[in-house]
Amino acid sequence: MNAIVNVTVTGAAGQIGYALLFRIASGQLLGPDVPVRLRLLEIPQGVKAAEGTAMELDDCAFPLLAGIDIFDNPRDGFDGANIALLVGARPRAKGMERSDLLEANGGIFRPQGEAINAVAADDIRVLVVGNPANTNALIAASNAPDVPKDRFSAMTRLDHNRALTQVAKRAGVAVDDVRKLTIWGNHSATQYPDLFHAEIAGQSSHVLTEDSAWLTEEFIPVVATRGAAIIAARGASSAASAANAAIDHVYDWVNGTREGDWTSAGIVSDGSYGVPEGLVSSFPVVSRGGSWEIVQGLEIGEFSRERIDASVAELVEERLAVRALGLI
Ligand SMILES: NC(=O)C1=CN([C@@H]2O[C@H](COP(=O)(O)OP(=O)(O)OC[C@H]3O[C@@H](n4cnc5c(N)ncnc54)[C@H](O)[C@@H]3O)[C@@H](O)[C@H]2O)C=CC1
Ligand SMILES: O=C([O-])CC(=O)C(=O)O
Repeated sequence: MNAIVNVTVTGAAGQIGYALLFRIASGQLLGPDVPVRLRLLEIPQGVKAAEGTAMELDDCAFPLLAGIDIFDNPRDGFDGANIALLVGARPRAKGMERSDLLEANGGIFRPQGEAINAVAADDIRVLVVGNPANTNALIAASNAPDVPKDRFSAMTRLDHNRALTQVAKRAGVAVDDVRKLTIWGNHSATQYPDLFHAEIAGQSSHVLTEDSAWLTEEFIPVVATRGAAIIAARGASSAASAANAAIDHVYDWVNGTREGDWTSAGIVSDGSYGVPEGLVSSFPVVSRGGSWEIVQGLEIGEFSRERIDASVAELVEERLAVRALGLI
């Protein structure tokens, strides 16, 4: 049996938390032979509901679940954490953009970054889900100076998965036949889902990229505004699909992405593709040996360049805003 991995989940009593915890405990986050100990972090008002979820987790008798502890402060919650899923934050309501949450949520990620810096395990890997995810990841990373920057990531896997399905439906192929698609930039309405390097059942995607009406009026806006469409339909923001994307993200990070493909993740930019160093932006990435690497050498045409630049400009604005708030 492998060593037990400590997984801290913040916002454990929330919607995403409820969809996520059972999948982690059943082995889907790290693999079927990796035991996990859950550390649930909530605000004091959320602790009772988290206790209820913990009772249900117990009642599943998951063989891989080595224990559950519940905390209401980050110093205890992140103590010894190997993996941290930062989900706990306010979701947006109808009519809001995710950046409208910056003031309400940004303040959560500074003390959490500080606590991760102080008490997490040396191999800590952090995925930020709470919105606005990219800039919250920037805040957490900036407040954890002793943790290598490449251990922080923001979730754009949900956007990536949404794009896979839109392409598969349009092309009439299975989702698994769509490869090398990229989400660039911010997890916001400015994100750019890029099909120019995608492969569909081993073929180039030019049939789709040449259909400019579908590309610009349907595919890109449908993917980029899917979160709002779900809020409009469900009356609450996506939860099970978000939890699923978090599972996919961490599983690939730890176990490696499949050969001949890549995925998308928000990571701290090293300046690749003209994205200013230090911003947390979504890139095409592979994971090797437990680290994300940006896929290099892709040709970026004018159509893509404009859209990447627009989303990155929004990230620059968000960075300025959190600087002004004193969060970084
Ligand atoms: N990156 C992505 O693709 C997605 C991100 N999200 C974001 O995920 C976040 C959570 O969404 P839901 O679970 O639907 O919200 P929710 O409101 O159902 O749950 C949030 C939970 O976080 C807890 N919480 C608040 N502050 C906390 C803190 N400082 N420490 C620990 N826990 C804290 C709350 O008590 C609550 O239980 C939202 O910001 C939402 O916008 C949602 C879907 C996709
Ligand atoms: O749209 C929202 O506010 C929730 C979210 O991030 C998503 O579903 O992508």
